[in-house]
Amino acid sequence: MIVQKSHEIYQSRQCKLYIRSKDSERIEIRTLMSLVALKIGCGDSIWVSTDDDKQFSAVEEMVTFLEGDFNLGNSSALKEVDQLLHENAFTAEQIFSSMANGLIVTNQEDIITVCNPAAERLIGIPATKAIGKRVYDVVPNTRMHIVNQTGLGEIASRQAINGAMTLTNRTPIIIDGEVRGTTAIFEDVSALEKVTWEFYEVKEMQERLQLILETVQDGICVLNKVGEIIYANPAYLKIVDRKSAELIGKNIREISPNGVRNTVLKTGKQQMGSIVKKKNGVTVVANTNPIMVDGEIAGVVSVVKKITEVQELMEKLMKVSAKAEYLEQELLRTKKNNKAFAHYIGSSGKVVDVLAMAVKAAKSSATVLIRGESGTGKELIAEGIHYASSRAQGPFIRVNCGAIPSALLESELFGHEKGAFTGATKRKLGKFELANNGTIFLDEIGDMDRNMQVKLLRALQQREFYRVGGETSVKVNVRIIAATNRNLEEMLEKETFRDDLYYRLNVIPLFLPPLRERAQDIPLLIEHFIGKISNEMHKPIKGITTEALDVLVDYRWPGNVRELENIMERVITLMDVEYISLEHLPSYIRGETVVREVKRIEATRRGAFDDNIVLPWEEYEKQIISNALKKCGSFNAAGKMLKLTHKTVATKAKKYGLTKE
Ligand SMILES: Nc1ncnc2c1ncn2[C@@H]1O[C@H](COP(=O)(O)OP(=O)(O)OP(=O)(O)O)[C@@H](O)[C@H]1O
Repeated sequence: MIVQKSHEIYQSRQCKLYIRSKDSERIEIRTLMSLVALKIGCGDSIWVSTDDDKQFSAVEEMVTFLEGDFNLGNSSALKEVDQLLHENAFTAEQIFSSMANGLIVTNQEDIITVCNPAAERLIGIPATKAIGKRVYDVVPNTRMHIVNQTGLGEIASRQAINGAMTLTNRTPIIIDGEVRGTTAIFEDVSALEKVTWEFYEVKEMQERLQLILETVQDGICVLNKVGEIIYANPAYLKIVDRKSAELIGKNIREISPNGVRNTVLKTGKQQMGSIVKKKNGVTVVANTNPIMVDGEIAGVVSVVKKITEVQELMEKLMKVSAKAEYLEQELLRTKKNNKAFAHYIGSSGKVVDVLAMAVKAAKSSATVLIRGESGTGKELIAEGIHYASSRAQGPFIRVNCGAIPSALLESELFGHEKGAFTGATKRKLGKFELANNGTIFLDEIGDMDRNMQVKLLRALQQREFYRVGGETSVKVNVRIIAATNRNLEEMLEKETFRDDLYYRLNVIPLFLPPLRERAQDIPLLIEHFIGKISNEMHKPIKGITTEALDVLVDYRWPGNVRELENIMERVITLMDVEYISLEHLPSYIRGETVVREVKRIEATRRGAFDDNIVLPWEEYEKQIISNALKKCGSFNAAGKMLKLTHKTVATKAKKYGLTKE
């Protein structure tokens, strides 16, 4: 009746009337559906309005109508119609509300007249707010207004609404051949899209894994929970020399009941590094793991590698780790000066001779035997020869033959095979192999026992050797430098050193002078060590006083340069002034100087001239005058003997406090 009345007013006055409840947008009264959607109950207030100010009487007419009794002719028939309409409207309303899909209906002017709860959720706006609005102002990406214009429906088009993906059917409402509005039904397919996406991802992952399994070098075999082989990759088939069809479907409990895989299937415990001999005779290392799903054994996967490959890898690894060890040693071995002998300090004649000889030795590849007391720099010279030689790019490997127990020396020099002796758990390369294309420095060679001397001699003569426990000989290209502080010649006589080895080593002998024989190098060495040590310790030491230097030059240095270096280190560590002076020196060094001074005075008193002691001229003069006076008893006679005038003798005697007696 209200819709009917509104139509009448529109036709007679051309005036659109709107109605709204307390919370809703206003809607035009002319459609029954939108009126029902307002859900106006008995006793609610409603507002009637129009856009045209001049038509206020039309509003009044409608209000009067609404406030009136709706008194129409055949009231019972009308009541029935009303009841029917009411029921139908509510039935439709309930159907819309219970639809899982969103539903929006628009009229000819694209204004929303129906918006069910599923559509409300999708667009995020309550129906009361959406109804009465233009659809394109409320629904993102809508095409309902286009369908309204064209009258052509659109089926299953994808439409994104507020982050959800929908499949939308848009259908025009055609009455009497005219488009009167549009319905849109939205099906939210976001969950489905997600599942589809996940499915694609899983599929892609599966393909990738398949590709990996097919291309890896390791053999992979998978069993299901009852022990049937369900997969074997090409590498596995190659290792065991079988075809896929021969294996797939076979049950491990039957074909290998005592094998590792069956054990893992039974126990659920992984077994790593098992050595397994396959039926075709190939030995493999197998890592076998249970596949656990929800705490239950769902199968077994076994990864195998041919043992020969593992051995090859181990060998490579050993070589690399031995090389790394060597490089580490080299790195620690100070930042090397390019000038090979620059670290060997000295300018005395003996040092110059030694260096000239060492430079010549570096030019050849002959064996060098360096001799000299402990601490004279034998290792420095050996290093110098290596770095000045054509092998400078190769390794320099030092072996202290005296420090290694003779039982271990052979394996240290020549290496050993796995299992050569208890504890030889892997193959080890010896120093000779590490020194390949470089130099090996056999320090303290005089301390090597005779048994080992024989083995070394054999290696030197044949230029090849066997690793301990090895059966194939190893050839290397190594230059040998040996050194000792022992008296080898004496050892030859006592037969503690083999003469054949001695001659083999003593091709170029080099004798390093002890420090006491090159005392003039001491100031140079002190300067060198002050610079080096103070730099290392970050201490600003400027030098040494003359008295302290004199004492150090006078000392006899039984420990040679090593002792000097140690003393400088000790002194610099303990001092906290800029100059090293007498009191910083160890008392035993100062003590020795005092003892010498006493000896000198005593010798002078005895009238003895010591070749090793050079004194000031006056000391000798005093001694000569004193001797002459003792012998002759008078200035005159002494003068004649010394070919001096008696006056000169008397003046000098007075100067030195000597008397005629
Ligand atoms: N002429 C030198 N110039 C500088 N430093 C030297 C000199 N001689 C020896 N040294 C230093 O003295 C220390 C001992 O030298 P090195 O180890 O070469 O002696 P060595 O003769 O091989 O001793 P050993 O017989 O005890 O093995 C090293 O720190 C070395 O740098």
